Amino acid sequence: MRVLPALPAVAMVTAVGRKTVQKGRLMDFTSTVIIPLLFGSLGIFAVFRLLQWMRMRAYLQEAVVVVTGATSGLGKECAKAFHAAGSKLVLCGRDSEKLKDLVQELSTMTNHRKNTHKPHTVVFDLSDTKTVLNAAEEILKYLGHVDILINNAGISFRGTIVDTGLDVDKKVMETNYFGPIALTKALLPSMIKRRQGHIVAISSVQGKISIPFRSAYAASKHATQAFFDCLRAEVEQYDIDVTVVSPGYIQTNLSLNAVTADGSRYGVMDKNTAEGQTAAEVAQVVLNAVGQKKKEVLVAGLTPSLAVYLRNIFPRLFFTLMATRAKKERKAKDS
Ligand SMILES: NC(=O)C1=CN([C@@H]2O[C@H](COP(=O)(O)OP(=O)(O)OC[C@H]3O[C@@H](n4cnc5c(N)ncnc54)[C@H](OP(=O)(O)O)[C@@H]3O)[C@@H](O)[C@H]2O)C=CC1
Ligand SMILES: CCCCCCCCCCCCCCCC(=O)OCC(=O)COP(=O)(O)O
Repeated sequence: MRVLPALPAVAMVTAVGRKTVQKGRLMDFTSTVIIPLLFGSLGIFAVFRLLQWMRMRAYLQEAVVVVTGATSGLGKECAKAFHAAGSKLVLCGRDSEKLKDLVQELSTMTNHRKNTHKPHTVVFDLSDTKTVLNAAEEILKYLGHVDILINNAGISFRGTIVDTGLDVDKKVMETNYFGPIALTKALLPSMIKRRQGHIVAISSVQGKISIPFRSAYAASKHATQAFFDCLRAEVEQYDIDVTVVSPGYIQTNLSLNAVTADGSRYGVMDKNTAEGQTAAEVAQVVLNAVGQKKKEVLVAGLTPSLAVYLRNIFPRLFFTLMATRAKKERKAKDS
């Protein structure tokens, strides 16, 4: 009976002992299983990333890369990024003087660890299908094949649908959609024959959502997204990759060069464009996306990214926001 009062104390000591044993076992388990597993996984991940990086570098080094719209903005920065990675560039544009200046600029970019190449230049207008086809022929004749085609060139648009002539819609579609798909189709058979190639389409957040007063531009970018999504599915069987890049605002001349309802140049540097990401940053994303053979990338700030989700998850709310935006912009213009 005297033992009874001592029981809780014994139980407590036993529980403490059991807890200590459990804690000890847990520590043993942590030090013998969890920590090695964690470090092992981190090590494997680091090796995997390193191998991925090395494979990407090898892929870009010596690759024949065609960049359209290389005379300015994102195209120019892509040219610099791929040149620095050791790719053999074909720089495309409408202005041969600007292309020559770029070749000169690239020649001053030295990379002691990389073998860099003097780019080839091709002058053509994407809105003229004949010149596009001639350019593709010239590229294949001169370089034999194309590894990576970056369909970057494009123009934007500002205007109300009701005031815009069909010729303006056609001009934007010719430049942003028919030109790039003509070039792609012209180079595709040679890629299929080699069972190797990578086609990149620089689309836009506006290939996923439509905002008011950008009808022709948003339509051309939606068409781009759709075409290259179809292409990706069709050419995977030939080991050809397709990457669609959808940037938000980038600090380039895009808004300055935009066409308006009557076909004239908009000539305004928009606030959103001026405050966007730098073209060099986006070019680096393009380079990595190509190196990692990504199927698509959205490169945008928080609001445009949220807008894409909102459009898909709560379309009615998105449409209301766009209608409000349209009314506000119209009022601001009228006043
Ligand atoms: N800036 C932005 O905010 C965003 C841009 N984008 C996309 O990025 C891409 C590059 O535009 P960005 O660098 O911003 O704009 P820029 O105006 O700086 O560059 C556009 C390039 O396209 C070329 N181009 C235009 N029309 C034609 C044509 N008919 N034939 C051949 N080349 C042509 C221009 O050549 P030229 O020098 O002769 O005019 C120029 O090199 C475009 O597809 C654009 O839609 C996507 C999302 C956002
Ligand atoms: C839950 C909160 C949701 C917040 C979302 C609200 C929606 C607000 C609308 C935002 C519109 C973003 C548009 C982005 C457009 C864009 O990034 O376009 C890139 C371009 O191609 C630029 O070309 P442009 O000629 O239009 O300058």
